[in-house]
Amino acid sequence: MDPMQVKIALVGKYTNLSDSYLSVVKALLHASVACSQKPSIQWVSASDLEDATAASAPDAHTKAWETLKGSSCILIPGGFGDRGISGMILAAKYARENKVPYLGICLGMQISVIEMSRHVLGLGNADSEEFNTDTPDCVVMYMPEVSKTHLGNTMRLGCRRTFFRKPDCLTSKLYGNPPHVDERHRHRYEVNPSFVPMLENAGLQFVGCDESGNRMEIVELQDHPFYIGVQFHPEFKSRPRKPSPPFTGLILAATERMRTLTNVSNGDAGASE
Ligand SMILES: NC(=O)CC[C@H](N)C(=O)O
Repeated sequence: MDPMQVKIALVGKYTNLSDSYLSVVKALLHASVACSQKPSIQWVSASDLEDATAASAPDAHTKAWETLKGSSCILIPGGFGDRGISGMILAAKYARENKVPYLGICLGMQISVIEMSRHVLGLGNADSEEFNTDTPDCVVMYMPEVSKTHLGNTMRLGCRRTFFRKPDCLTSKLYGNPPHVDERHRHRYEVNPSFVPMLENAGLQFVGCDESGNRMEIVELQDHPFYIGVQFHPEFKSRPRKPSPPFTGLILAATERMRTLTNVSNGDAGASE
Protein backbone atom coordinates (compact mmCIF):
# COMPACT_ATOMS: atom_id res chain seq x y z
CA MET A 1 0.00 0.00 0.00
CA ASP A 2 1.13 3.55 -0.72
CA PRO A 3 2.55 4.77 2.63
CA MET A 4 1.22 8.27 1.94
CA GLN A 5 -2.32 7.02 1.49
CA VAL A 6 -4.73 7.49 4.36
CA LYS A 7 -7.88 5.39 4.39
CA ILE A 8 -10.95 7.23 5.63
CA ALA A 9 -14.13 5.24 6.21
CA LEU A 10 -17.05 7.48 5.26
CA VAL A 11 -20.11 5.92 6.82
CA GLY A 12 -23.29 7.32 5.33
CA LYS A 13 -26.60 6.74 3.73
CA TYR A 14 -25.98 7.99 0.21
CA THR A 15 -22.65 6.23 -0.38
CA ASN A 16 -23.58 5.26 -3.94
CA LEU A 17 -24.21 8.94 -4.67
CA SER A 18 -20.82 10.29 -3.71
CA ASP A 19 -21.75 13.78 -4.98
CA SER A 20 -24.08 14.04 -1.97
CA TYR A 21 -20.94 14.33 0.11
CA LEU A 22 -18.96 16.49 -2.31
CA SER A 23 -18.00 19.19 0.21
CA VAL A 24 -16.86 16.54 2.70
CA VAL A 25 -14.80 14.81 0.01
CA LYS A 26 -13.17 18.12 -0.97
CA ALA A 27 -12.49 19.01 2.67
CA LEU A 28 -10.78 15.62 3.15
CA LEU A 29 -8.66 16.31 0.09
CA HIS A 30 -7.65 19.79 1.30
CA ALA A 31 -6.73 18.48 4.76
CA SER A 32 -4.84 15.46 3.39
CA VAL A 33 -2.77 17.58 1.01
CA ALA A 34 -1.88 19.91 3.91
CA CYS A 35 -0.64 16.81 5.79
CA SER A 36 1.22 15.46 2.72
CA GLN A 37 -1.19 12.53 2.49
CA LYS A 38 -3.41 11.12 -0.24
CA PRO A 39 -6.97 10.50 0.88
CA SER A 40 -8.49 7.17 -0.01
CA ILE A 41 -12.18 7.32 0.79
CA GLN A 42 -13.68 3.99 1.77
CA TRP A 43 -17.42 4.25 1.25
CA VAL A 44 -19.39 2.30 3.83
CA SER A 45 -23.14 2.11 3.52
CA ALA A 46 -24.33 2.49 7.10
CA SER A 47 -27.16 -0.02 6.79
CA ASP A 48 -24.68 -2.72 5.65
CA LEU A 49 -23.12 -2.60 9.15
CA GLU A 50 -26.41 -3.46 10.81
CA ASP A 51 -27.20 -6.88 12.32
CA ALA A 52 -30.23 -7.24 10.03
CA THR A 53 -27.91 -7.13 7.00
CA ALA A 54 -25.88 -10.04 8.43
CA ALA A 55 -29.01 -12.16 7.84
CA SER A 56 -30.32 -10.61 4.62
CA ALA A 57 -27.02 -9.93 2.79
CA PRO A 58 -24.15 -11.55 4.72
CA ASP A 59 -21.48 -10.70 2.10
CA ALA A 60 -22.34 -7.01 2.16
CA HIS A 61 -22.26 -7.06 5.99
CA THR A 62 -18.84 -8.78 6.09
CA LYS A 63 -17.42 -6.42 3.48
CA ALA A 64 -18.74 -3.31 5.26
CA TRP A 65 -17.12 -4.34 8.56
CA GLU A 66 -13.86 -5.30 6.84
CA THR A 67 -13.77 -1.88 5.17
CA LEU A 68 -14.51 -0.08 8.44
CA LYS A 69 -11.88 -2.04 10.37
CA GLY A 70 -9.31 -1.62 7.60
CA SER A 71 -9.53 2.18 7.68
CA SER A 72 -7.39 4.54 9.73
CA CYS A 73 -10.23 6.80 10.73
CA ILE A 74 -14.02 7.06 10.58
CA LEU A 75 -16.16 9.99 9.47
CA ILE A 76 -19.93 10.19 9.83
CA PRO A 77 -21.23 13.13 7.80
CA GLY A 78 -24.51 15.01 8.00
CA GLY A 79 -27.79 13.38 7.09
CA PHE A 80 -31.53 13.24 7.58
CA GLY A 81 -34.05 10.47 8.25
CA ASP A 82 -33.73 7.16 10.05
CA ARG A 83 -32.31 4.79 7.41
CA GLY A 84 -28.85 3.54 8.41
CA ILE A 85 -28.93 5.13 11.87
CA SER A 86 -28.27 1.85 13.75
CA GLY A 87 -25.29 1.20 11.49
CA MET A 88 -23.89 4.65 12.20
CA ILE A 89 -24.32 4.03 15.94
CA LEU A 90 -22.35 0.76 15.57
CA ALA A 91 -19.58 2.61 13.69
CA ALA A 92 -19.37 5.31 16.38
CA LYS A 93 -19.26 2.61 19.09
CA TYR A 94 -16.47 0.84 17.22
CA ALA A 95 -14.48 4.11 16.96
CA ARG A 96 -14.98 4.86 20.66
CA GLU A 97 -14.09 1.40 21.94
CA ASN A 98 -11.16 0.81 19.61
CA LYS A 99 -9.73 4.33 19.83
CA VAL A 100 -10.05 4.86 16.09
CA PRO A 101 -9.96 8.57 15.14
CA TYR A 102 -13.55 9.77 14.64
CA LEU A 103 -15.13 12.90 13.23
CA GLY A 104 -18.90 13.25 13.43
CA ILE A 105 -20.47 16.08 11.49
CA CYS A 106 -23.94 17.35 12.42
CA LEU A 107 -25.87 14.05 12.37
CA GLY A 108 -22.50 12.40 13.14
CA MET A 109 -22.26 14.38 16.40
CA GLN A 110 -25.86 13.52 17.31
CA ILE A 111 -25.00 9.84 16.68
CA SER A 112 -22.12 10.08 19.23
CA VAL A 113 -24.51 11.43 21.84
CA ILE A 114 -27.05 8.64 21.20
CA GLU A 115 -24.32 5.98 21.19
CA MET A 116 -22.78 7.14 24.49
CA SER A 117 -26.21 7.47 26.10
CA ARG A 118 -27.21 3.94 25.10
CA HIS A 119 -23.98 2.07 25.72
CA VAL A 120 -22.19 4.04 28.45
CA LEU A 121 -25.06 5.63 30.39
CA GLY A 122 -27.17 2.49 29.90
CA LEU A 123 -30.17 4.39 28.50
CA GLY A 124 -31.11 1.67 26.04
CA ASN A 125 -33.91 3.69 24.41
CA ALA A 126 -31.93 6.92 24.07
CA ASP A 127 -32.68 8.44 20.71
CA SER A 128 -33.18 11.56 18.67
CA GLU A 129 -36.69 12.92 18.36
CA GLU A 130 -36.06 12.77 14.60
CA PHE A 131 -36.14 8.95 14.73
CA ASN A 132 -38.37 8.27 17.73
CA THR A 133 -40.83 10.86 18.95
CA ASP A 134 -41.87 8.75 21.95
CA THR A 135 -38.55 7.95 23.57
CA PRO A 136 -38.36 8.78 27.30
CA ASP A 137 -34.65 9.45 26.81
CA CYS A 138 -34.75 12.07 24.12
CA VAL A 139 -31.05 12.98 24.10
CA VAL A 140 -31.32 14.85 20.80
CA MET A 141 -34.41 17.05 20.57
CA TYR A 142 -36.26 19.23 18.12
CA MET A 143 -35.00 22.77 18.51
CA PRO A 144 -37.57 24.62 20.62
CA GLU A 145 -37.78 27.72 18.43
CA VAL A 146 -38.41 25.66 15.31
CA SER A 147 -42.09 25.30 14.41
CA LYS A 148 -43.50 21.76 14.50
CA THR A 149 -46.37 22.66 12.20
CA HIS A 150 -44.56 24.47 9.39
CA LEU A 151 -42.55 22.36 6.98
CA GLY A 152 -40.64 25.17 5.30
CA ASN A 153 -38.02 27.41 6.84
CA THR A 154 -37.57 25.26 9.95
CA MET A 155 -33.84 24.70 9.81
CA ARG A 156 -31.16 26.54 11.72
CA LEU A 157 -29.05 27.64 8.79
CA GLY A 158 -26.01 29.68 7.92
CA CYS A 159 -22.96 30.99 9.69
CA ARG A 160 -23.24 31.01 13.49
CA ARG A 161 -20.80 31.58 16.31
CA THR A 162 -19.56 28.78 18.57
CA PHE A 163 -17.85 29.71 21.85
CA PHE A 164 -15.36 27.37 23.47
CA ARG A 165 -16.64 26.32 26.90
CA LYS A 166 -13.36 24.55 27.63
CA PRO A 167 -10.66 26.76 26.17
CA ASP A 168 -7.88 24.15 26.39
CA CYS A 169 -9.80 21.53 24.39
CA LEU A 170 -8.34 19.84 21.32
CA THR A 171 -10.75 21.50 18.86
CA SER A 172 -9.78 24.98 20.09
CA LYS A 173 -6.12 24.06 19.64
CA LEU A 174 -6.79 22.88 16.09
CA TYR A 175 -8.35 26.26 15.27
CA GLY A 176 -5.36 28.09 16.83
CA ASN A 177 -6.92 28.86 20.25
CA PRO A 178 -9.51 31.51 19.32
CA PRO A 179 -12.28 32.34 21.85
CA HIS A 180 -14.89 31.39 19.24
CA VAL A 181 -15.28 30.06 15.68
CA ASP A 182 -17.83 30.90 12.99
CA GLU A 183 -19.05 27.91 11.00
CA ARG A 184 -22.07 27.11 8.88
CA HIS A 185 -25.10 25.20 10.13
CA ARG A 186 -27.94 23.19 8.68
CA HIS A 187 -30.01 21.31 11.26
CA ARG A 188 -33.36 21.01 13.02
CA TYR A 189 -32.36 18.97 16.08
CA GLU A 190 -29.91 19.64 18.89
CA VAL A 191 -28.47 17.95 21.98
CA ASN A 192 -30.92 18.00 24.88
CA PRO A 193 -29.08 20.14 27.46
CA SER A 194 -30.57 18.24 30.40
CA PHE A 195 -28.43 15.20 29.50
CA VAL A 196 -25.19 17.18 29.27
CA PRO A 197 -24.04 16.77 32.91
CA MET A 198 -24.56 12.95 32.80
CA LEU A 199 -22.74 12.63 29.49
CA GLU A 200 -19.89 14.81 30.71
CA ASN A 201 -19.51 12.61 33.80
CA ALA A 202 -19.26 9.65 31.45
CA GLY A 203 -16.42 11.33 29.50
CA LEU A 204 -18.13 13.08 26.59
CA GLN A 205 -17.14 16.71 26.99
CA PHE A 206 -19.24 19.47 25.44
CA VAL A 207 -16.44 21.86 24.63
CA GLY A 208 -18.29 24.38 22.44
CA CYS A 209 -21.74 25.98 22.58
CA ASP A 210 -23.69 28.90 21.09
CA GLU A 211 -24.06 32.33 22.71
CA SER A 212 -26.95 31.11 24.93
CA GLY A 213 -24.73 28.47 26.51
CA ASN A 214 -27.50 25.88 26.08
CA ARG A 215 -27.05 24.77 22.50
CA MET A 216 -24.15 22.34 22.23
CA GLU A 217 -21.91 22.69 19.20
CA ILE A 218 -18.81 20.52 19.78
CA VAL A 219 -18.18 17.27 21.66
CA GLU A 220 -14.88 15.60 22.48
CA LEU A 221 -14.39 12.21 24.07
CA GLN A 222 -11.85 12.02 26.88
CA ASP A 223 -9.22 9.28 26.94
CA HIS A 224 -9.35 8.86 23.19
CA PRO A 225 -6.67 9.97 20.69
CA PHE A 226 -9.15 11.83 18.49
CA TYR A 227 -12.92 11.74 18.83
CA ILE A 228 -14.70 14.95 17.87
CA GLY A 229 -18.28 15.73 16.93
CA VAL A 230 -19.43 19.08 15.58
CA GLN A 231 -23.01 20.29 15.14
CA PHE A 232 -21.87 22.60 12.33
CA HIS A 233 -20.53 21.72 8.89
CA PRO A 234 -16.82 22.63 8.82
CA GLU A 235 -16.52 21.25 5.27
CA PHE A 236 -18.36 24.27 3.84
CA LYS A 237 -15.55 26.65 4.77
CA SER A 238 -12.68 24.40 3.73
CA ARG A 239 -10.55 25.72 0.86
CA PRO A 240 -7.52 24.21 -0.91
CA ARG A 241 -5.08 26.54 0.85
CA LYS A 242 -7.15 26.84 4.01
CA PRO A 243 -8.12 23.34 5.11
CA SER A 244 -10.72 22.99 7.82
CA PRO A 245 -9.15 22.39 11.26
CA PRO A 246 -11.36 19.44 12.34
CA PHE A 247 -10.53 17.68 9.06
CA THR A 248 -6.81 18.37 9.44
CA GLY A 249 -6.99 16.97 12.97
CA LEU A 250 -8.69 13.82 11.70
CA ILE A 251 -6.06 13.23 9.01
CA LEU A 252 -3.19 13.86 11.43
CA ALA A 253 -4.68 11.44 13.96
CA ALA A 254 -5.29 8.84 11.23
CA THR A 255 -1.73 9.14 10.00
CA GLU A 256 -0.42 8.64 13.51
CA ARG A 257 -2.61 5.57 13.94
CA MET A 258 -1.46 4.20 10.60
CA ARG A 259 2.17 4.60 11.69
CA THR A 260 1.56 2.91 15.02
CA LEU A 261 -0.28 0.01 13.41
CA THR A 262 2.44 -0.43 10.76
CA ASN A 263 5.13 -0.45 13.45
CA VAL A 264 3.20 -2.96 15.54
CA SER A 265 2.68 -5.28 12.57
CA ASN A 266 6.39 -4.98 11.70
CA GLY A 267 7.20 -6.02 15.25
CA ASP A 268 9.16 -2.89 16.13
CA ALA A 269 6.58 -1.13 18.33
CA GLY A 270 8.32 0.65 21.15
CA ALA A 271 11.77 0.23 19.57
CA SER A 272 14.12 3.01 20.58
CA GLU A 273 15.27 5.48 17.94
N1 LIG B 1 -27.22 18.32 8.52
C1 LIG B 1 -27.48 17.36 9.35
O1 LIG B 1 -26.70 16.42 9.55
C2 LIG B 1 -28.80 17.40 10.07
C3 LIG B 1 -28.87 16.45 11.24
C4 LIG B 1 -30.28 16.21 11.71
N2 LIG B 1 -31.02 15.51 10.72
C5 LIG B 1 -30.93 17.54 12.09
O2 LIG B 1 -31.77 18.01 11.37
O3 LIG B 1 -30.59 18.10 13.10
